[in-house]
Amino acid sequence: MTQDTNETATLELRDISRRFGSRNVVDGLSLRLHAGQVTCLLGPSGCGKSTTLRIAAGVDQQTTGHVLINGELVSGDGQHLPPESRGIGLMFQDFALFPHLTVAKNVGFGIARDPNRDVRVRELLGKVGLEDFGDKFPHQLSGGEQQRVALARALAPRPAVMLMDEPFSGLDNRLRDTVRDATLELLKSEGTAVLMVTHEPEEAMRMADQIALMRDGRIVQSGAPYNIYNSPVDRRAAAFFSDINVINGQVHGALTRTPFGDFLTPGIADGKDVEIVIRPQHLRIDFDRGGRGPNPTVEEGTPARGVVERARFLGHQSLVEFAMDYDNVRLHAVVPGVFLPNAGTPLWLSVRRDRCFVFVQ
Ligand SMILES: Nc1ncnc2c1ncn2[C@@H]1O[C@H](COP(=O)(O)OP(=O)(O)OP(=O)(O)O)[C@@H](O)[C@H]1O
Repeated sequence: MTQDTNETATLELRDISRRFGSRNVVDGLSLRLHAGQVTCLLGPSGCGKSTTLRIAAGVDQQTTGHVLINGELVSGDGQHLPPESRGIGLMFQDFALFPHLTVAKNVGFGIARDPNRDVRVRELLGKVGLEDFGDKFPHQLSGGEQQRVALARALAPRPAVMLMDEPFSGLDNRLRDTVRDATLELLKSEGTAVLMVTHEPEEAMRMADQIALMRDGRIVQSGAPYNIYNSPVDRRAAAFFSDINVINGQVHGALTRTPFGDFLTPGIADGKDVEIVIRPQHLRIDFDRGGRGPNPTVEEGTPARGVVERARFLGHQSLVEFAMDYDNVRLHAVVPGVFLPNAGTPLWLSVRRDRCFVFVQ
């Protein structure tokens, strides 16, 4: 976590489990959210993200554990406040607006008795770039505009916590990036604590201050996107964010042999099998000069020779697949721009040691 854990969290999930039948679909999950911070629950389908969000919202109830908002218990120990009494905003994939109400009335719906309602509605419509849309009806709006109205409506009562489940998945790709950016800007300007569910790593990296990576009902790693991407806890965490290369090896005397020379693998017992994981974009390609490659360096170890098996053009980058000279290892590299060597071309690969992850199997 990036924040001081002594500070009262805006939303705290404390050791939450949710059992369906004999299975814990959420299993001892704890999470703390702070004002102005966007946390993404990220993970594969079925890992328990939506169930966690529903428990935070109060539309589902945990089997064990506690939910606190601003330090106050809202669910647990026999208590269970309904969603409307929790001071939360909700936004789901299906963000249905009221079709018979104008945009302004939709946004003002949750603050009907607020004397400053009209000012607040105007302020929010301005913030989502729809100041002239107040008198329109939902069916006169595009999908992206409707999404922005739904966001304004959810934020109108100034909820301490905003809970969002795949809020952009109904939008087409072209719209999604702009709507995401506008949403993020608005959430930040309102200072709300946000918990957002997504199964898309790129979306989480784009939106989150903190990513909580889930698997089988548990958070396996949480932290800033940069840290999660660059220091994954295991091979599966690394593979969730990009395609990866895996080199299998065995530790002998604190060293593991690889195509790139011996890797220092201290602290791992002799004879242990390890996986060395390299992201394809971290492999550097050099030309073969009469059977020789670049010189070894401390940073990168020994370059490894391989022969191109296949090269594919992917638009803004190319994917080159290699059969390495070493031990039938196959590696693939992603290089920016158009670089499409012919099959059979010998080339040299290097990788910075600090870009490689070593995991005990
Ligand atoms: N009411 C229920 N009764 C029984 N099983 C349920 C119920 N709700 C969810 N589940 C199961 O719990 C697991 C977690 O579901 P959940 O919707 O939380 O996953 P998710 O990570 O949000 O997945 P997705 O990204 O596909 O929405 C799934 O296997 C699902 O089938």
